[in-house]
Amino acid sequence: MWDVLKDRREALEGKDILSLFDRADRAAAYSVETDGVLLDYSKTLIDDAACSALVDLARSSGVEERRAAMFAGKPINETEGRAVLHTALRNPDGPAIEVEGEDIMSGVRDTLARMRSLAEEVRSGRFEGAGGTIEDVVNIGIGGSHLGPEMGTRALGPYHDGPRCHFVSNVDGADIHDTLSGLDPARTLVIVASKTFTTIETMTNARTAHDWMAKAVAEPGAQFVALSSATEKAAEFGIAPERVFAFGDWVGGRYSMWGPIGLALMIAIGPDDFDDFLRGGAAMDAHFRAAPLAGNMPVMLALTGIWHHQVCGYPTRAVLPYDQRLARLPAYLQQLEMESNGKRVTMTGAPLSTQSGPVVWGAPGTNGQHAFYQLIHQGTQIVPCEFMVAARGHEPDLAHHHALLAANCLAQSEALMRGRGLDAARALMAQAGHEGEERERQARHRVFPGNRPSTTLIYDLLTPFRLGQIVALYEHRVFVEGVILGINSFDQWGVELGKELAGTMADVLSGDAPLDAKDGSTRQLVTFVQSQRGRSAL
Ligand SMILES: O=P(O)(O)OC[C@H]1O[C@H](O)[C@H](O)[C@@H](O)[C@@H]1O
Repeated sequence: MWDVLKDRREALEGKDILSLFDRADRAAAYSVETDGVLLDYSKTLIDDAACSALVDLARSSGVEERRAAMFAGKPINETEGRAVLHTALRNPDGPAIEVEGEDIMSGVRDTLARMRSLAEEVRSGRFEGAGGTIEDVVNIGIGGSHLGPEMGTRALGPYHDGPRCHFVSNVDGADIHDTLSGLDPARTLVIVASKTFTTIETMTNARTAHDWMAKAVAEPGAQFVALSSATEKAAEFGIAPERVFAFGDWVGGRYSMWGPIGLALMIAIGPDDFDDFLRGGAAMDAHFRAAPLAGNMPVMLALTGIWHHQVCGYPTRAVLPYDQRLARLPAYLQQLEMESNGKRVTMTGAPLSTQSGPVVWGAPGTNGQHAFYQLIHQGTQIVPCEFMVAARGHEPDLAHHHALLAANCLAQSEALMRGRGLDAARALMAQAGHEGEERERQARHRVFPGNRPSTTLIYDLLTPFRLGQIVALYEHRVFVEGVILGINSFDQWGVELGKELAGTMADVLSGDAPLDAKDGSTRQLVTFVQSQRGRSAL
C-alpha cells in the first residue's frame, strides 16, 4: 500500500492544489460534516486516486476491526494488557461493557453521580472550607492529569460560573508558590489528580499544598480531593474515601479528562454543561463507529496526517486554533499525539518501517501570524496547517473582532494554497517604484511558493458539546494513525528512563551519590549547580 501511495505522490509532483478545484464539487467531496462540525481537507494535494489509496490503507491496516475491539473493551493496549475504554466515560447510559468479565458501566455511572454531587455542593456553597464557601480550586496534577482539565476550563470560559480554578503541574516550586500566594487556604479546595498517585511532581506539590493549608486550617485533609486509580495510596495520603474518585486502568492518562480527572472542569462549568461536553464526545464516537471510512471525520483527518507525514515526508504539523480560549489545545494535543504515537517499534516489538507520528506544535491565531507564519509561508520546510475556527464568538458586542478573526483564518489557508508568483511580485515592486535589478531583488523576497496544504475545522460556536466533539475527534485520529503504523498508542514507555535517572541525579546533586560514573558533560553541569548552591548558602 505504501508503494502505491508513494507512486501517487510522485505522480502529483508539480501539480497545484488549486488546480484540483477544477473539479467543481471538490470542496464538498473533500469534506466531512457531522453534528454541526465541518472538516474541510480539500486544500491538500490529495486527489481521487490518492484518496482511495489512503482509504484502502486504513481498511487493510485493520482500522475497522481494531475500532470494534476498542469499543468492545478488548485489551488492545497490549504492552500493558489493558482495555482502552475512555469512550465508556462519555457514554454513561450506554450498554454494559465487560472488562475481565465484569461490567464497568455501573461504576462509571456511580462515580459520575458522586462527582456531580460534590461539584454541586462546592458550587452552591454547601461544601465549606474552614473559613466558609470555596472560592478557589487548585488542581494539582501533570500530563494527562493536568492538560485536559486546564485546556477545557480555559476553552469554556464563557460557561465558567463556579469558583476560580487554578492548575499546578510543574515540580518547579515557582508554580505552586505563585499559584497559592494570594489564596485563602481556609476557602480553597485542593484536587490531587494522579492516576498512579506516585508521580513525583504531583506528590511533591500535594505535600507542599498540604503543609500550606495545615498552617491555617485544623483539618487540611477535609479540603483535599483525590482523583486516582490508586485509591489505597490516596487513603495513605489522608484523603477520606468519600472524597476519592476512582477510575479504572482502562482509562489512559491522556484520555482521562472525561471522568474524575475532569472534576475541576465540572466544578468550573457545572455538571449540566459537563454532561454536554460528554455528549459531544459521545456524538463523535457514534459517528466514528458508524460512518464509512471515506466519510468518517477522524479517519479522514488521520489519513490527511498520514499523507503529509508518512508519504510526503513533512516532519511536523501545526495546530492553529483561531480561538484565544483554545490557547492550551496545542499543548494538550502534543501529549495526546506525541505520547501516543511517538514510538519506534510496532505492537510486536519490530522496528517501525515508517516514521513515528509527527512533531505537533501550534499557537492560536492571529497571534501566530505575527510570529512563526513567516516560516510557514516562505520557509523551505512545508508545515501542514490544521486551522480551526468558530463561525461566531461568545461576545455579541464584539462581533467585529470575531469577523476579523474568522477572516484571518480563512485568508491564511487561501494564502498558503495560492501563494504569490514572481510576476505578481515584480508588478508589486514596479508599483512601488523599483526598477531593474533592484526590482528583481526585492521581488524575489516577496514570492510565496504557495501550494502549501491545510485543513480547516469549522463550527458555529465553541460550546461544551463542540469541545467534546473536537477532543474526541483528535483522540480517534490518533487511534487511526496508530493502527495504520502498527503502534500501541496507549502506552508511554519513553517517559520512564528520564524519570529513573532523575531519581539518582537528585542524590548526585546533593552529594549523596558518586559523580565519577557520569559523563564529562553531566559532571560539569553537576559541579556548576553544586558550586552555585554552595555560594548561596554562604
Ligand atoms: O496521572 P499520573 O499517574 O500522575 O501521571 C501523569 C503523567 O505522567 C506520566 O509520566 C505519563 O507520561 C503521562 O501519560 C501521565 O499522564
